[in-house]
Parts: sequence; C-alpha cells; structure tokens
Amino acid sequence: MVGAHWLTLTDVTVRRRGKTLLGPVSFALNGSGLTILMGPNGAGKTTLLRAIHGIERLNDGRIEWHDPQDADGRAQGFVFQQPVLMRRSVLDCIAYPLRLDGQSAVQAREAARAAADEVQLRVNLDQPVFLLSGGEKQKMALARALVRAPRILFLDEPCANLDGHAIIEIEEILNRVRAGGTRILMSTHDQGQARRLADSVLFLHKGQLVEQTEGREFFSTPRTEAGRAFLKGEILL
Ligand SMILES: Nc1ncnc2c1ncn2[C@@H]1O[C@H](COP(=O)(O)OP(=O)(O)OP(=O)(O)O)[C@@H](O)[C@H]1O
Repeated sequence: MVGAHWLTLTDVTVRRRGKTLLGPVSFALNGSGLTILMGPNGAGKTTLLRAIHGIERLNDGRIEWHDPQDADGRAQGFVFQQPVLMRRSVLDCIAYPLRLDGQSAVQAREAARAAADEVQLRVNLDQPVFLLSGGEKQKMALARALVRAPRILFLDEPCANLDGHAIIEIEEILNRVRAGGTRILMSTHDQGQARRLADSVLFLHKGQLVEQTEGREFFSTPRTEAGRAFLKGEILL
C-alpha cells in the first residue's frame, strides 16, 4: 500500500538496570516494501522490535499506530528469533492464532495447511512441534505469522541458524509476501541478505538510530563512521 502510514515512534527509550538499551529513537514507518534493521550485536534491534510488539516496557517516548483497519492489532505478524513453541502438533501451532480469533478447528487447520505450504514446510504436520529442526521451527513461526495474512510483518533474524538453501527459501517467501503488499520490517546482521532484500535501511548502533535510508544508498554511501565500519566488517565497540 503506497503512501500508507503504519506507525510512528517518538523518543522511544528502554532502560534496564541503569543502562540505556535503546533510544531515544524516533522514526516513522511509512509506505510499502521491506525495511532492513541492521546493526552489530547488542545494538538494540531485538529490543526495538519487542518494543514495537508491546512486550518491552518503555521508560520514555511513545509508539503510535496509524492503521485504522487494525484496531485490535490483527493485521500485525511477528516472528522472533526463538519462536514460542506450544505442546501441540505443528499444524495446531500454526492454526493457533486463528483459533484465538474464534475460527473453527476445521477452518483454522485448513488455513494452517495452506500457510505451511506457503512457507514450504515439508514435514509431517501432525507431529509434535518440538521434534522440528531449528530451521523448520523458524519456518513454522513464519507460517504462524502469515496465517492471518498480516498487513505488516516484523521479523527478528528469521534466518538465524539457517543454511544457504533454507535462507534462499525464506528470502523467496519474503519476496512473495512483499509483492502481495505486506509491509515488512526485519532485522538481520547478514549483510548479503540485507543487500538482497532492502528497500530501505535503519541502522542502529549502541541503541541509537544513526542512519535511516530510503532506498539502498546505505550500502554504497553510508553517512556515518559507524555505518562505514560496519559495512567493512570491522568490529564496532
Ligand atoms: N532485560 C535486560 N536487562 C539488561 N540488559 C539487557 C536486557 N535485554 C537486553 N539487554 C542488553 O541490551 C542490549 C541490546 O540487546 P538487543 O538484544 O536488543 O540487541 P540486538 O541488536 O538484537 O543484538 P543481536 O544482534 O546480538 O541479537 C544488549 O547489550 C543486551 O545485552
């Protein structure tokens, strides 16, 4: 949805044990496409995504959603690095958000099968979810996020722990989801992946948003020393 205005963060700040983990961070997430959230380990990427999801208490600032069709947050999907697993079958795990919405088990399972298919999760869907490999669990988490056809999708390192082939599969899925009009904000510290996928970039360093680039100039002409050093693969302290 071109021109859409999804959310605005104003001076968002997270402090824990006397340390500022994030902020103050301000930005607006607008328009369409896929925004890559980059930064070295500990930069605050996960903290920022958790704050947006409403599961990280803010010490200061505010997050405002502007999607009038999303009064109850249903249009958002989240995929975190360590997916929450339930003591259920793979199929019921994927169907769970639809059951929460009040859909019948039959309807929800049918949609879950389609979502598993969409992410090419080729396993026995009746087995307990804990039997899945790390990569399969990540695909399961993506299927569970996609099952409600979110209008905006947040992903925290969705390819952590995956090898080359699985990474390509996930990137193909993300390309399809983006082409279907879903807005995506995704963290990665895999520069190759960032270059392949980014329509725009947010670069975090030490809890501060030090670069915001519409388009892909971040990779050719980073504006900050931290951005240049990161792209050169230097260790940032
Ligand atoms: N509850 C907490 N209490 C204290 N420190 C925390 C807490 N949660 C996270 N941190 C610290 O906050 C900083 C930011 O962590 P965060 O996980 O957001 O970074 P990240 O950019 O996602 O890193 P990575 O790329 O390693 O996943 C880190 O230094 C981390 O150790």
